Amino acid sequence: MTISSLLKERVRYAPYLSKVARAEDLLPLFKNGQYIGWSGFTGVGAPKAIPQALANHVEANKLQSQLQFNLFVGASAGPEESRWAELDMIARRAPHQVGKPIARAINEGRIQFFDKHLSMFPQDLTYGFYTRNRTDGKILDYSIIEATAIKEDGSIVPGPSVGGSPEFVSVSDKVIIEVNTATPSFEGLHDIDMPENPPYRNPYPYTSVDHKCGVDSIPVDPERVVAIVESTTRDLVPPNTPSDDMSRAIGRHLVEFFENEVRHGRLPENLHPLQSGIGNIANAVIEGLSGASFKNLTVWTEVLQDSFLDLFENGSLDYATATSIRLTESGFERFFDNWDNFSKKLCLRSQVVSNNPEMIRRLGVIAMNTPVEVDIYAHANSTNVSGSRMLNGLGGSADFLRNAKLSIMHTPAARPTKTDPTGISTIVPMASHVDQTEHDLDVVVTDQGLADLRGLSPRERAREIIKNCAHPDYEPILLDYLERSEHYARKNRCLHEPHMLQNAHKFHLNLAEKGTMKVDSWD
Ligand SMILES: CC(=O)SCCNC(=O)CCNC(=O)[C@H](O)C(C)(C)COP(=O)(O)OP(=O)(O)OC[C@H]1O[C@@H](n2cnc3c(N)ncnc32)[C@H](O)[C@@H]1OP(=O)(O)O
Repeated sequence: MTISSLLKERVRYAPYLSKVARAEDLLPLFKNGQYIGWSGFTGVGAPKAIPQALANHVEANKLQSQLQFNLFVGASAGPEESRWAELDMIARRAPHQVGKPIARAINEGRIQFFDKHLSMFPQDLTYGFYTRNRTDGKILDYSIIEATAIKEDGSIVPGPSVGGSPEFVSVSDKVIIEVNTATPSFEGLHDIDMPENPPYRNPYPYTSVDHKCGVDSIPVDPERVVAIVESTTRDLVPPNTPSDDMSRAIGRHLVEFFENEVRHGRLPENLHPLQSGIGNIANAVIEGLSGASFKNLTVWTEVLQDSFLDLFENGSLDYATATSIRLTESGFERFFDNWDNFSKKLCLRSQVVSNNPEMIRRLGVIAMNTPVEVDIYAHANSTNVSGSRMLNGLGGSADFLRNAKLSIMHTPAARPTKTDPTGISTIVPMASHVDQTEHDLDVVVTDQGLADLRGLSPRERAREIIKNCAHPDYEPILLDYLERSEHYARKNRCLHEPHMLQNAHKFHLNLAEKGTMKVDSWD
């Protein structure tokens, strides 16, 4: 087949040119029940051509739920995985996904989804934990990895994310590389550590965010590469919701908190390396920081969103490292227009390193993530609405929040329902599902204010959270719950973390029955 000049330019290992194929030609390789790894993390850097060709094939031949895969991606992939979900092509999925079709399929029980800390997922896969029922000794049948270039030794230069690709490649029977010629090459931006298994694993040597010690591409045995496919579709990240009064208020409270920490000598003037989670709130909080007076900031995180570009551009951010740069179309344009500047200040690592607990603790990272809800004692739910409905997954939130120097959760105090503009309180009596525990969180912040929980007992914490963070519509209801719980607990000598178990989830029950968490009475 004819090979485009762009593809020839990007593939610098000549033997691969004889393996160039069209995505459609590879369809016979894929069989029902296979275990597949995709590159990609938070919607960028995932393969596109082969997943689309497979989806077209399933749709055209009405193979829905007959051609299904066990699909592993470092975190969420792009719109292709939504299409796979709609066509019932995913039997099993881990560890983090985003998009209504895939969440719907999980919540309808059509996809067996499991959630694992992002730092642990790739290594557990390499241990064979998730494929222990296979009888052929294989782990992954195929990895489909998007590259933006191939080096002279056949190694893969990823695009805007590294994610779990190094581990996927290392345990894949066969590898297919999609070379994306529509996106500029990201060569020079990566610092990759290849997997090393315990008990003789060396410590990651990084002692600052800009420290680089890995390789700049993913090594692969060329014998295992069965095809090279040109991909001409760019990543498409939807625009972020602009910040509003609510998210700006959260940002303001956090900036005040950081300034106070600096004044008291608990943080240096340039703070500590920052981690910021995914989503609209996280994006807006970083936007808030860009308006503050902090200089020489550094970032050790998993995902960089558009707002980090502002920090770079106004000179407050010295260096950022992540496993993914999830930029919108205009963000990528800004990024490539200033490539010379940004590329010196940025490095992409694998997710086992960006989310590594030892690194997060060593660097004293300040972690900031958005929960679904937090309870009065500071247990947080990041994943399951009303204890059952999966949103996106745990992601790296617990990797960071368990190990950070300062563990912060930021959230609106209330969210709207169809019938009540403040129908959901994000502060609840008892979390309906727990991802982060009271032992992990230092600070909870909402648009209403900030609760500094360090060193407080559970009952002190509860008052701090209710007083500072709860929406005024819920503050009296939560205080009433706490006081009644204390009353019962005092009698029964269980005052450490008092609850009325029969009412602990009454907010959630009320929401299901009446469309609001505003409980009228506890009896
Ligand atoms: C890849 C990574 O791991 S990044 C590192 C951090 N990762 C995580 O923290 C993973 C878990 N967190 C998340 O998935 C997100 O932060 C979320 C979903 C909790 C919040 O996301 P945001 O974009 O900031 O908030 P947003 O207000 O847009 O909420 C997203 C959706 O969740 C829904 N949601 C959030 N909280 C609740 C709640 N308490 N009850 C009902 N629905 C809720 C919202 O209604 C919204 O639904 P919609 O898309 O249908 O409108």
